[in-house]
Amino acid sequence: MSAATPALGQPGSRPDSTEQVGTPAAEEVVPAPADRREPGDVLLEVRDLRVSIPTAAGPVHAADGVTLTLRQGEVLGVVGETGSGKSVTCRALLGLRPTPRTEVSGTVAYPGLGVDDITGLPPRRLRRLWGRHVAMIPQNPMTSLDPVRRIGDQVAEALGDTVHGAAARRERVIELLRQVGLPAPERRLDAFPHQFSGGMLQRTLIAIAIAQNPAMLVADEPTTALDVLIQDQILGLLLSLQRDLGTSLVLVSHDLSVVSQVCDRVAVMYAGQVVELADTATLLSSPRHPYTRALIGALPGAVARDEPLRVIPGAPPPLVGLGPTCRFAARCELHEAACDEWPTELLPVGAPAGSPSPFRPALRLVSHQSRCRRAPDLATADAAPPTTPKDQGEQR
Ligand SMILES: Nc1ncnc2c1ncn2[C@@H]1O[C@H](COP(=O)(O)OP(=O)(O)OP(=O)(O)O)[C@@H](O)[C@H]1O
Repeated sequence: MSAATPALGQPGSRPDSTEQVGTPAAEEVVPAPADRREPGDVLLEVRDLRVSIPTAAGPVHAADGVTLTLRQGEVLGVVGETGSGKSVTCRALLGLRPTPRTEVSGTVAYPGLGVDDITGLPPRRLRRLWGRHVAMIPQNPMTSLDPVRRIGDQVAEALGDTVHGAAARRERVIELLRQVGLPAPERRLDAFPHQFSGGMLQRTLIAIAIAQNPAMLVADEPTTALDVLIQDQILGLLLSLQRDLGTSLVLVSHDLSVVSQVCDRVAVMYAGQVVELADTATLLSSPRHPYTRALIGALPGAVARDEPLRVIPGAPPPLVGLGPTCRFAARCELHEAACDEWPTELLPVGAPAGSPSPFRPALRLVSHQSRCRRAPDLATADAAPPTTPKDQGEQR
């Protein structure tokens, strides 16, 4: 987002990549009221999402056939190395595209809100969804607020028409700022962004995102720009708000240890594709894609204290002109010649569809899925999980 761009979630927000082309869909975005949410119902359904960004080197396929669902009240982690397509994919969930000429296909629908496919909708229609029903917490709090407008005004704008009357709006802004842990919020209303620390700015952006109690929050690396101590506080805040408000959360991170501590399910992305999708405990204890195994092996807890951290050798391929076969092949320990003939597809492995979440029994989860041809061969015992989310319930 640019320096003068309000965070997505405000009715008037215009993030730098929201300008869209395409034919407006016939239907209006008229979501159902938030109080009709039922925990465990499908909120978001993404089918074969493809996002191609035209560049001089050819179209960059930043999302290439992404299919996933998000339940009401669920926390889904999206994890992968830099450039794997996490941000582009997650922004597409809100109808955002990186450039006006970017092509988007597939469907992104919100059955839980009564909203059909949003991929063809222009910003003026998407704006009815933003803030009220879905909101985004951006990567960099330092550049996401308008530097010349007071904090109180920016949070008040995010209320839209949900609160009427100057006094009531002021009260609600104070309440929101208190809810996100800003000390003495009544004294902060007249402050400008440059008077806030990074952590305070991120708290403000979270207040803006939750102002209308949306059904879904997308948090794109919400702690990356902050120092380590503050990172934990912000993550803890996000999760306690998610739990208290019953919001669904998509948490984007390159850090599997962060994601594995707080998410119900994890989608692992590699080179524009989801290569593995599973509930967190299953993913950590029996990963069925060699890339996931490599990510787990690279976690700090996977090696003894005096050993150097493991890295995944090689680098992801550029996302231009890739074929249908495995994109991880060049870096894969288990690669064999037959993999080069096998078009990959995200297929069920392991537990049957509908396994209950170990952390939230109300959530019926889709099956464990992997794109690896050798998924059935990956012995569970090979992958000793370096961390377990056993304390997840208490942490949240
Ligand atoms: N505006 C753009 N123009 C051209 N290519 C782009 C643009 N935005 C993103 N890309 C490309 O799309 C691919 C996916 O980018 P994306 O930002 O989604 O990755 P990511 O996994 O979120 O990475 P990071 O963790 O670094 O944010 C990358 O190859 C990136 O270079």
